[in-house]
Amino acid sequence: VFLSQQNDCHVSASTSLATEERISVTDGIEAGSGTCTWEDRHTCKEGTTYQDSRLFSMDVPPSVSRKLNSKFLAYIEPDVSSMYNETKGILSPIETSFKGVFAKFINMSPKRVKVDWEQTPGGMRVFTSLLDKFSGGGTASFPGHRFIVYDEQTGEDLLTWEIRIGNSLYTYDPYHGVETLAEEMLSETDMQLYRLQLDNLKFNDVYQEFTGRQWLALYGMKEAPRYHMWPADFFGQTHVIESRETHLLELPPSSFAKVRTSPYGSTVQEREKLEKYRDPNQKILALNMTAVSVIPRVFEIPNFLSKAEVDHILDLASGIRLGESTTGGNAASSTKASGRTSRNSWIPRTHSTIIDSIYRRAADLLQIDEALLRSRVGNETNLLPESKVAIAERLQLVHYAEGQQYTPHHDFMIPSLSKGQPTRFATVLFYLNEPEMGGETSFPRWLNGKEHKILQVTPEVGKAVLFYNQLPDGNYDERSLHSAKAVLKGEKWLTNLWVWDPYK
Ligand SMILES: O=C(O)CCC(=O)C(=O)O
Ligand SMILES: [Fe+2]
Repeated sequence: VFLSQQNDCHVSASTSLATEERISVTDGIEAGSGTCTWEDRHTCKEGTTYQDSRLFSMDVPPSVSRKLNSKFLAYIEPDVSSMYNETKGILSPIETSFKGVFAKFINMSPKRVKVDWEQTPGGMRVFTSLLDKFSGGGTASFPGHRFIVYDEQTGEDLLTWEIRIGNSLYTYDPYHGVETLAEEMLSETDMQLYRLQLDNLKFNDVYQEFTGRQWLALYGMKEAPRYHMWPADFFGQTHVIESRETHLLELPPSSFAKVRTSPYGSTVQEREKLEKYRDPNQKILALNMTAVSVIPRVFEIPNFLSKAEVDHILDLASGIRLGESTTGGNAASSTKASGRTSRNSWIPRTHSTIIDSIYRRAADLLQIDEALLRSRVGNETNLLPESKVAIAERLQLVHYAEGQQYTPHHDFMIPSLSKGQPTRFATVLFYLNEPEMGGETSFPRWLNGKEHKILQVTPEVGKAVLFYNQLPDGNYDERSLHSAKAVLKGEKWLTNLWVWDPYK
């Protein structure tokens, strides 16, 4: 049966976050009455919805929640033994020797400040972020790294942060958390922003105590992801995903393959024309997705793209001039990527019916309505009333020559104070070739119970990798840190898709 988003009970209405107590934390997992499991999602009792099994109800004291909800569904990492289907307590969590952290910078002053990375004490300074008043920013960093905060206008140095193991939160607060002091100095609107950040830090204390992780998002503004997240309960867990977008076996003539589709997706006629190039032996495409990591959630999907589809993208690549890669980011933090030596370009979904078809298959993979991955007309779907803009980016096409790499980074960014706090939610990588040596995608902060090595995923033609940059509770996943290892021999071609939450 083709899984369609509209009919499924797993579509989580997480907009009313934690308004009711649905789960209680006892010794183990006690599913609340309003929930059903992923396996039973098609037969959920009336009035129940699928909810991630790792969400637990956390009390937020009134001093922190102010007028917001006093209940929060927090993500708790599974026990490592359960990641191997072993009895609880047999294995203990192993961290790799990689000590990099995400450093979130928080400006709790009414001035715009800049942040420089100081390469050596007193030495070269490299600009990293511009922080608006009462706003955040951030970057992947290492313990011992030093960052200098300075006044944007006067250039006066204000503070130095030294990154410490296990700490991701770095604040510049001229009022030292004393509300009465801030009240004397700030206007009423600025005071509201100051309180927002102050409450967020207090929320972090509660969250960290409850989950063992720091809260990198913004409490009261960032809610749980509204889109489906596949469970990864144990290594090797598989999900079979069915898609009507079967493999193209043969490439249509280039005149046809070049026809652009509209921003609203391909037409029925355009799609019909593609049918005769598809694999006649596939009625439905069954994609086998396997969990290769539980923390963070990383999945491999072999043969996601057919050879013909890979060729279509590579053909395209030969006609595009790739530019020097930059890291994405909000205007405030966008810089030329120092850790990134690859070259890249962008392919819009409208490029061809074939690319449109790949987006539809990706929508099935993610269990997100394909209409959300493009512009929409009228009320085509009621899932995202706030916006008609695609939640997916154009495909990023990346080329790594021998020696090139992309050092460890996160795909999420700290949003400005904008409503809904949109940022990247899921990343799907598609490998287009196989370097002779090197070029693996690595996850150096994964947690497991058996090995000290970092997780490495080897490129294979047509294979896709899905990972989430956010946790089921809306926090950013620090452990989604990843890198492209240097290509040691040969070259590497990759394309990837980024999907945002809650909108872009
Ligand atoms: O090339 C890879 O394996 C990963 C690429 C990546 O992480 C990115 O482009 O953000
Ligand atoms: Fe990335």
